[in-house]
Amino acid sequence: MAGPFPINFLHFGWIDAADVLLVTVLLYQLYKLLRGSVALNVALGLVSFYLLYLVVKATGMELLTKILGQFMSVGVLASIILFQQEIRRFLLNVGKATAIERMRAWTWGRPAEAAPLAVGPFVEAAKSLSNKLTGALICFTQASDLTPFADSGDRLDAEISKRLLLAIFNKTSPLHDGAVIVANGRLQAARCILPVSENPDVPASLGLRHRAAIGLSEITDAVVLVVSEETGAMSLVRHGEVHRNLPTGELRALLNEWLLSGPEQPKAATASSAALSA
Ligand SMILES: Nc1ncnc2c1ncn2[C@@H]1O[C@H](COP(=O)(O)OP(=O)(O)OP(=O)(O)O)[C@@H](O)[C@H]1O
Repeated sequence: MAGPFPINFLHFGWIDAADVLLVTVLLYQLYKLLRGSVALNVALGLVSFYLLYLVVKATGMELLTKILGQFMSVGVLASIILFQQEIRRFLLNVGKATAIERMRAWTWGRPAEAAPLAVGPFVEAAKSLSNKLTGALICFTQASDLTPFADSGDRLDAEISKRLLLAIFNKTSPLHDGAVIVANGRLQAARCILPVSENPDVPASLGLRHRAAIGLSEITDAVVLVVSEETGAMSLVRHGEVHRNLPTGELRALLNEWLLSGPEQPKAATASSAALSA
């Protein structure tokens, strides 16, 4: 059966068009996932090897074809090992932050019905922790489900209060290490482990705490509040962008704006907040 675009000896049907489209979408998603990380360079290296293999094979260089062929045959396995983290992130994205989740939210778990989160206790606690140079990491759930990260820590399911936040992040508290996750208007869990960003553009001045906040915001739409233990600086992280050294008023305003507006794309950083690259 002739397809919609018959090119002499080629039959390019609708299925082929869909095939090409899906591969394009898949490659784009892959690029988005790897962008900014060292894994992108590794992937480009592997693609270069594959292209070289195709050229060598086409020109009929038998010995080199055999050697590169051996390399290619273990390529899939090697890629799985090399890209372990990226594959995990990809699958997590597919399962947790795709249209399926949005559909679920629209059908039986509509977040719009939840009361807006009062940011006061978080801002007040952050200010107090900042004054005492006590580090903190607080993740606000948006559309992406943060349950897998909450499961890595200790479940709380506690009412939100400034005093409880101060108690958790107190340096002598057994819960102070790791992140607190907020979901459904409750402190869902503490001591949670977040994925650390591998973006080489993250300034060296930012420690692991900030890298963990960036890492989570790269693979989910969570908003993350960070208080630096070194400088006491309060920052907000969303979509992989850090808005650093926020004064209390701006922290409150941005939190209110982002948590009320939901999982939208970020607006440009405001004048006093420096984005990651600044
Ligand atoms: N992957 C992670 N997930 C959750 N929390 C983390 C993670 N990595 C680090 N942290 C938190 O950050 C704390 C220590 O990180 P680090 O010593 O690099 O911070 P820091 O030097 O104070 O840097 P920053 O300026 O980012 O606060 C840990 O005690 C832990 O609470």
